[in-house]
Amino acid sequence: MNIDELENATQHPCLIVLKGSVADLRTLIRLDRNLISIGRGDAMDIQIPEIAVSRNHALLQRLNANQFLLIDTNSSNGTLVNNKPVTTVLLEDQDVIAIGNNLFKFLAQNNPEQAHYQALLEKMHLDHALQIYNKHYFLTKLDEEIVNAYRYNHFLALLIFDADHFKRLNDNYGHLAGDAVLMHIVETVKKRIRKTDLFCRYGGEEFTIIMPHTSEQQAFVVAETIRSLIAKNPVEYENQLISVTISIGVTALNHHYQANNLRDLLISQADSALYQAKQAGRNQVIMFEPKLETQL
Ligand SMILES: Nc1nc2c(ncn2[C@@H]2O[C@H](COP(=O)(O)OP(=O)(O)OP(=O)(O)O)[C@@H](O)[C@H]2O)c(=O)[nH]1
Repeated sequence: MNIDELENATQHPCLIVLKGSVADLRTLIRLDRNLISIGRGDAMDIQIPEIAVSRNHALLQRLNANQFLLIDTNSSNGTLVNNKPVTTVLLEDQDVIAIGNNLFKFLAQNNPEQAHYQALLEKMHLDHALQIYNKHYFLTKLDEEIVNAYRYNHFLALLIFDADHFKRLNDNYGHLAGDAVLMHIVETVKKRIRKTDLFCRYGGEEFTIIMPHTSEQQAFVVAETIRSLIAKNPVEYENQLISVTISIGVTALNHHYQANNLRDLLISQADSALYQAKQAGRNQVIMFEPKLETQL
């Protein structure tokens, strides 16, 4: 879900995750499709990794823009709505659905509570100073995108970049100038990436971009464009022009890898490439190559 999707979230009924294994993943789940499957299985739309939940537990079927049927698909432990076991039920605004140890609240299209949850969600996921996603959301989404890329055999690229000599820049021009430079970097990047890319602040002056459906070669081209735009466009701050450059590490998911923690692997690969870019003199893009690991 990107920021635009979050803004549109009130136009659909939704499920609020009140409690459970998916709570950390997506607090507000938009019901914007005709059929939405719920269960433990890998291919489920709402996947609940919990043993008390059947692989194929339940189904939400849209009847019209604001009405959904909840159908229990012969689950082992059943589905409850407002504490009563159900097989098929027409959901009403504010109904509470229990599946395994998870509780969801169904909110109809125009329920004002949606805006409240949406605001909470934005707070949880955004870096307030720069108005891009924060590290917590980055880690959550990277896990999710890796699962999607594997399931549908899609490309997935990851960029990590960092402002060069930023300590010196702060020392020379002051922290407020440094903040303005970070905002300039963010604005430049936002104009060059796709809506489906996920741009996050990883920490301080370090950023990440998750690029679904993007090969490492394509990601390299985007990274190079961003690097060059930032290098060529100094920031105007209080009648001074401040030049800044960035170094970028690029990597992509290798579908042959079976590592347990692919998320950490991808991050460490992009980090190694970024480190190489710094070592090689900064203001450059380096693509991760396995042999880089042995040089570190
Ligand atoms: N102005 C400003 N500075 C920040 C912010 N976040 C981190 N910094 C500063 O960024 C600097 C990062 O310094 P280092 O990690 O030493 O890296 P660097 O000076 O950029 O050097 P290289 O990364 O090796 O090119 C530190 O001085 C931080 O205080 C921020 O939000 N605003």
